[in-house]
Amino acid sequence: MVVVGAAILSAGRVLACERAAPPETAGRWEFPGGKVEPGEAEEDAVIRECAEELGVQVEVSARVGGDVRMAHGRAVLRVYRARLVGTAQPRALEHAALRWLALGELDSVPWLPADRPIVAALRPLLGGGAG
Ligand SMILES: Nc1nc2c([nH]c(=O)n2[C@H]2C[C@H](O)[C@@H](COP(=O)(O)OP(=O)(O)OP(=O)(O)O)O2)c(=O)[nH]1
Repeated sequence: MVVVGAAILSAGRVLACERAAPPETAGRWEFPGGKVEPGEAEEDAVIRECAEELGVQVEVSARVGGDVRMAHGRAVLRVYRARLVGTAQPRALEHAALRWLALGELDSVPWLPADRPIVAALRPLLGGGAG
């Protein structure tokens, strides 16, 4: 099973999202995303999840970081770089909170463990006004 996430970059910041559920992961921070559906392209899953979770349209580009095998072993996390299309701003439709993090703020939230290597791979993309 593949879980995709979106590293949405805007003005040198990345969007981080606080999980609201389930209890085991609530309060941990992640990239918006979710499970790829059967027959669905990964990029399309990123676009769908951003619409469902944030109410925004995104344009998806390159991968950020490599495949991350998740704790339970049956799933892999793949994160894609994305940017907002249009003027709508992300809203926490399913998350407890949203935060735009600059380079120096990346460690200010408790990320899900699988996201750590992705966050490390993001560093070179932030700070230079990336978006
Ligand atoms: N969306 C997302 N999930 C992540 C990240 N890192 C990480 O370990 N996960 C885990 C948490 C969940 O166990 C799983 C994704 O499940 P999910 O609940 O977001 O997926 P979904 O939106 O398709 O949800 P559902 O339809 O099954 O309820 O992957 C991340 O950065 N983003």
